[in-house]
Amino acid sequence: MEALIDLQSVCKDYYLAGETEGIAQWCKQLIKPTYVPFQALSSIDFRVKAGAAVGFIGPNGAGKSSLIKILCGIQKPSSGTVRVLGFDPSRRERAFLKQIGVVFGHKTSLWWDLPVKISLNTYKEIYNINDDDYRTRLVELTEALNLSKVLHKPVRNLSLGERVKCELTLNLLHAPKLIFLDEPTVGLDVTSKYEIRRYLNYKRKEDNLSVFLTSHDLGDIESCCDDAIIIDKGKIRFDGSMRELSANFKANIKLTVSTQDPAWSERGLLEFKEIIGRFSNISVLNDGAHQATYLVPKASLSSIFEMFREGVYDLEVSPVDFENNVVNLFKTWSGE
Ligand SMILES: Nc1ncnc2c1ncn2[C@@H]1O[C@H](COP(=O)(O)OP(=O)(O)OP(=O)(O)O)[C@@H](O)[C@H]1O
Repeated sequence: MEALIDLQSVCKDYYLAGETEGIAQWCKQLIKPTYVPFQALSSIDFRVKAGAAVGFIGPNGAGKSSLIKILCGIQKPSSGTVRVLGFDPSRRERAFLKQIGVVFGHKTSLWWDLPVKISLNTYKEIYNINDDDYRTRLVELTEALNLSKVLHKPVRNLSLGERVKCELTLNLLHAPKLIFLDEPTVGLDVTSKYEIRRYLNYKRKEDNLSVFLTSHDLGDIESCCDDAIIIDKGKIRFDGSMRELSANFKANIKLTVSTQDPAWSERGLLEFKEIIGRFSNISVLNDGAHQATYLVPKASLSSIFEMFREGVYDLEVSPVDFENNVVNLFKTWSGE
């Protein structure tokens, strides 16, 4: 069976104007510009199957938006082959565009000065959605995302959360097979995030909607995705299931340290921090004056316990949450 998304050796180079120093160089650059290539994506390979929900994770500047733009045909790769739903996205064929939805959390496709409903009605015509489907889907989306009071307001008057939910509505009205979401919940309150996550999960179950989601809020990925792809500096570092990723993380635990004697608290903790600083494989999660938290490989735990006097410190061991594990991965890679 053909994969929903199939990428082979995809690279993306951007060309940046050469740096100039002084007015002479600046004038020269103006007349005869020179460009320096910068590789944002380096030989990306992966496949995604139909019905999957993939969380695309990476630090700032890792290449996530560049890849999403390639996948939905907004920009072309410099080399490599891209197939999405069997199409070459860069050709922007109508049959391809009718099967995808694209939401960029910090951009809008809605008409800024007009009521939301006008944009939705226009999309209905563009996508040739029949009256019954349009009505049914709109009622469902409006109820699920709590939008009944906002459809008649001009977009410029909407709150951020309302706008993003309207954006999602717009991109689901034509019942796409695959939706790309680039930072859909950035700046949203917990309720709006919850509504979006819940609706995406519902659509996955109900209509086998495939989801390709990038978010710095790892709660979105944990709530909606079965698979994860991690990218760093334009290279894929992990491609597998969320279960495999979490299994990798089980090798670490969280160690919370405080001193038992409040009078000695700060000095005692400083002593602890100084000693634990000698372990190279331990990351600091929280460096408080009265309590510190570390991410520690389980294998190092016993040597840590041996080094500290019993009865002086409170050492609490607990599982590390997903977000702290991912932060730790990024930290490790940034040091490579
Ligand atoms: N049009 C462009 N011209 C030059 N460089 C670009 C262009 N677009 C992106 N880049 C660079 O490519 C790299 C990847 O950018 P991209 O926007 O894909 O990252 P990202 O992972 O989406 O980051 P963020 O999480 O901050 O949104 C960055 O270093 C960025 O500066």
